Amino acid sequence: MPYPIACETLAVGIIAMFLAKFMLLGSGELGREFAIAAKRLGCEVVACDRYAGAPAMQVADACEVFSMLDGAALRAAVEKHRPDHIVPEIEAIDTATLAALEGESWHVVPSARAAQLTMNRDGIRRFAAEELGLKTSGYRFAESEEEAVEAAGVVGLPCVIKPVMSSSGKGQSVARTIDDVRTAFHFAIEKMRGDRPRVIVEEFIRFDSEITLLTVASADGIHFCPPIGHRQEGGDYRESWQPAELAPAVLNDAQQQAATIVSALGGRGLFGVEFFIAGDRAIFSELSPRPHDTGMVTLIGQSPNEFELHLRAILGLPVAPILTLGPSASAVILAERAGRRFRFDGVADALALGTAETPVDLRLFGKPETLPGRRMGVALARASSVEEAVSKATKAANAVTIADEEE
Ligand SMILES: Nc1ncnc2c1ncn2[C@@H]1O[C@H](COP(=O)(O)OP(=O)(O)OP(=O)(O)O)[C@@H](O)[C@H]1O
Ligand SMILES: NCC(=O)N[C@@H]1O[C@H](COP(=O)([O-])[O-])[C@@H](O)[C@H]1O
Ligand SMILES: [Mg+2]
Repeated sequence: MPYPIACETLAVGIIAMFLAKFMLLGSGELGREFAIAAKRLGCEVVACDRYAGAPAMQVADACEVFSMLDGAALRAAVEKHRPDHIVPEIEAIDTATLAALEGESWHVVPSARAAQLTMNRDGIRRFAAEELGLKTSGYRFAESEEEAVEAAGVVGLPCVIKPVMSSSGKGQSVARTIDDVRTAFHFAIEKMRGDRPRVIVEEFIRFDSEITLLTVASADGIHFCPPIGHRQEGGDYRESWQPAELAPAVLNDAQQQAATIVSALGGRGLFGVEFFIAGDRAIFSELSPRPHDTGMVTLIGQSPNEFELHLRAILGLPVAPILTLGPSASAVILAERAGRRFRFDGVADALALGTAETPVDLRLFGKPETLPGRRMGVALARASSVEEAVSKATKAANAVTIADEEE
């Protein structure tokens, strides 16, 4: 419902009419695109993150800086801004506070339970495999080096070891020997987010490809976007493309599994459901109850894009038809070193790769600091085939370099 609100960022005395007020918990590149979509539909956005100047804060109406794991600060921000919708944007959030807020009738997207289950790999994996019977890799959990060795004995070598609380591949490694398992356990604990020293030890899947199936739970039921293929290095994505080529029976299987888990989690919004494709099997890996990084390809390949779909689903607005604009790809632009004074070179060269038939675009996220391997931007391309789109996007991403600025 529209309502009048005096906005601090507008001139004194002006009353704006907002469609709804969102609070983003996490304000990175994904939150920034969501905030842009929300602003385009006349919504108000409060962006929260652990550091000032985060990407979504630059396009929001207001911002708050605190750790999303600080429950008291989270509650204070909610009570101060009184959002209609609280939208988790990262995994590591004090979900006990989210659950308490939901109990007091605040709306958490898609639900506090979905945020709680997906924040920890043990939560979502046990829910998917043990409660819903989805196909997953073999797995065990471990809280000590010895337990990790024992777990590897059960799931077999090689295995993949990840902190239960982490994302974008942080703390993740593949162990090929028992010595590796010991090293991988300590690496995972060192890099984990949150305060639970626990890892998942997963059977290594020799997959043919992997996909993200963007699945929208909307007022009129479940909708699927064309599957997105992606390539990962060190647990973090490098290129994604849409549509991924899949046998109809495998796509249908993945869609059934995605519909099962999204319906069981409940709530409205867009989910990124990840699968490994091995032969004719779609093996469930994990799920984000929010837009997915590999889904940034929809910024050029699809309308509405994944951020607009999340927004529309939350607001109970129509999400279909979902138009596909042509074979598309995204490729990431990563920083090499840590720094606070830097500039992007080669932007003109990257954009010059675009033609009328094969448009090329960039998103530079505006993160205030570089770190080794930190994603600072993404190149987008559309072409007559996904191969050509990936090649164009990769060339555009490589054309952009991050140079140190003189002090
Ligand atoms: N059991 C496995 N077998 C083979 N490869 C795996 C396995 N688990 C993970 N990987 C590889 O590592 C990538 C990242 O794993 P996963 O999605 O679990 O990590 P993440 O930290 O949650 O990443 P993100 O937050 O980007 O989704 C996968 O996309 C896949 O390429
Ligand atoms: N796979 C999850 C993912 O892509 N999350 C995105 O990365 C940001 C954190 O970036 P940072 O670590 O560079 O601050 C998050 O805020 C979100 O937008
Ligand atoms: Mg993943």
